[in-house]
Amino acid sequence: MVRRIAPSLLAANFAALASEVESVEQAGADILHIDVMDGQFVPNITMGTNVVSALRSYTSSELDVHLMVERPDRFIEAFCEAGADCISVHAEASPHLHRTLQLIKEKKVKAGVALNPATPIEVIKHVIDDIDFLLIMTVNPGFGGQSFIPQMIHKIKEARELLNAFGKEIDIEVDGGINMETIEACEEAGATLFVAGSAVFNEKDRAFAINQLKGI
Ligand SMILES: O=C(CO)[C@H](O)[C@H](O)COP(=O)(O)O
Repeated sequence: MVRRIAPSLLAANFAALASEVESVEQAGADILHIDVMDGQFVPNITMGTNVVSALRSYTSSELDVHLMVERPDRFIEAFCEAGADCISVHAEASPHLHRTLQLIKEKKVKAGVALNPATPIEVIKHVIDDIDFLLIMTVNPGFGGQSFIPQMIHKIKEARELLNAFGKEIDIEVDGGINMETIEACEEAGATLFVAGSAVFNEKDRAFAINQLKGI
């Protein structure tokens, strides 16, 4: 199966966001990954609902919003209204994860749980029927361009085994340090959706970069 690639706009040139989006769409991007950071949950501040709504009126691509924010409940409605198609929230950032997921699902938006590298996979066990996808961070969240953490391969395998045991055929999205050196091992371990920032946006020929990542 051809791998699905979600370019992370964090690595785009923000001064030319519309043309950056167009360039990766033309190059074969499957989904657009939008990293929202609050300067609290992670030590960086990026974009908010205004960027999502601006992109929503610009593109029909699926918008995959990754909320790296404390107490994400406060922002779910606003991101849904802005036009997110998928929203992932960090298990570590939400004291009432089940409630947070319900808030997303009530809006008919796909709900995902994101896990930091050190967070055990078991935290999704009791919300497993409430998620549409799982996002495994393969770097510590906050910045693009970091190196893939090799121990995450085993974690992806464990996650796929857990999902299989519950009969859940959902995407495992991997995020951080995904490139030609790491993507195959992630896929073999059970990942199905691949976020790539630097490996796409730092390349001049983005179609070539995306095709290589897809393995075509
Ligand atoms: O969520 C993120 C950082 O928190 C980014 O999406 C991720 O790091 C992708 O960037 P790169 O492919 O350059 O590692």
